[in-house]
Amino acid sequence: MDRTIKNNTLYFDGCNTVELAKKYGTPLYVMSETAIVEKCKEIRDTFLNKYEKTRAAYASKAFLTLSMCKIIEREGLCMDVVSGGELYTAMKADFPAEKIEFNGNNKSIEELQLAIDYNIGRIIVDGLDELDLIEEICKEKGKKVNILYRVTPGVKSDSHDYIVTGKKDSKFGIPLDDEVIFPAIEHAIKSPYANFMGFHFHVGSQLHDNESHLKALDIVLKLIKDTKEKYDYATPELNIGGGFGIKYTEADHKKPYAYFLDPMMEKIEQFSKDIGIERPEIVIEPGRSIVGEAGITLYTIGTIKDIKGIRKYVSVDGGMTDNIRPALYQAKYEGIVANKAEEPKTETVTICGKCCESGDVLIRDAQVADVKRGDIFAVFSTGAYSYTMASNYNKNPLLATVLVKEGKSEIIVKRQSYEHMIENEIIPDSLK
Ligand SMILES: Cc1ncc(COP(=O)(O)O)c(C=O)c1O
Ligand SMILES: N[C@@H](CCCC[NH3+])C(=O)O
Repeated sequence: MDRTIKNNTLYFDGCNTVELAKKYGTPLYVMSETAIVEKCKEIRDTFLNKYEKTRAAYASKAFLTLSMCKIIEREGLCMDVVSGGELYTAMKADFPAEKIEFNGNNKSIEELQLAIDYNIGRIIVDGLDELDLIEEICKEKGKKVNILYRVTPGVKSDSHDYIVTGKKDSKFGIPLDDEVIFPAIEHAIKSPYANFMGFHFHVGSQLHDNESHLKALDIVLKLIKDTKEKYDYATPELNIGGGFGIKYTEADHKKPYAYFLDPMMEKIEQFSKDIGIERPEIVIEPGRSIVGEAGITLYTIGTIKDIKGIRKYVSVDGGMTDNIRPALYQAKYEGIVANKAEEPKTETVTICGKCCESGDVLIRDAQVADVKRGDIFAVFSTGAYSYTMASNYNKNPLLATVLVKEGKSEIIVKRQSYEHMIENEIIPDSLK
């Protein structure tokens, strides 16, 4: 367990969190290298090493820094990027190009050019005209790229509406209507500029049930069969996305990777035998499940407002700018007063941020020890989609990030300064 309690204090991956807050300041993201490595090991042990012809591409949108690229490379995973910026970060960390896969529903020409110039491993084509753009670029550059089609299998998944992606009414993926998908497949098979590797689907995020993965798989396996029958073309790869849920609160019953992947692999093996094709290489794209529980955020408690008989608001020095998820998805978190970790939780309070928004609430009705100004509050499971979704709202600077491992800490992202925040701003002559 990366979180332990000693001498009334919360420790994370062997580091005293109160000391971390003192040394690096708050608010502060703290990422446990041990926890990230353990998740990568689970993926290797229960998927990559268990089944041959498999890859895992870390969905870097969950948490991406240069150091994270180094960890992912060292742990033997590939990388999924969804923008020129994510691709650039991977390139700057010398992440091997052939291990990069590029997703996204509206890649720009410049982003596609960057990807093709860097000779990345796969482009996941997400819309009908994207292959035309890729072909134009490849023609000009005399290149050929590996592509997959992201399809929308039309299944619903049990998560917040903003993070489900596999239903038909979605901006992501190519719909599976015959008159749409088959001409697209024919185009890809015949393209002189693309190696058509197969299909990709991703049903949604933060899932604790394998039902939608399995339903989507059935639909896409049928597409593989149709492609084989219609064009005598066996697609060599299948990307089944990510979406594996984590534990934010006691209410989340998270499952191991094997719970999702074993039944899917069994289905795919059987299907391949049945239709007489070599089993395609299977790719997964986990993001949140690798980093989510590996991160905590440390805050200093400031103003406390007790509205008798109504609610006690405990304000921290960060909020929706460093974690938008409660405001955006009504996401639930748990936390603890890090310097009073063994004290009885006698109070019910609402932990809120410092932004000028009533919705800037991190945890509603948290059970906490008797809190005072200056205490350190730790919010758990903030490793995914906090840092990467942060903003400068109210001109709050972006946080520093510290990587911890077995009692040692190293800064991997410096705190943004006020000066850094305005460095791209210009006062035109007309206003001087
Ligand atoms: C295409 C694709 N792959 C992978 C992911 C990663 O999902 P998660 O972080 O839930 O594993 C997402 C995000 O939901 C996605 O859209
Ligand atoms: N940003 C989302 C997940 C990403 C969905 C991407 N398709 C979250 O914080 O839960």
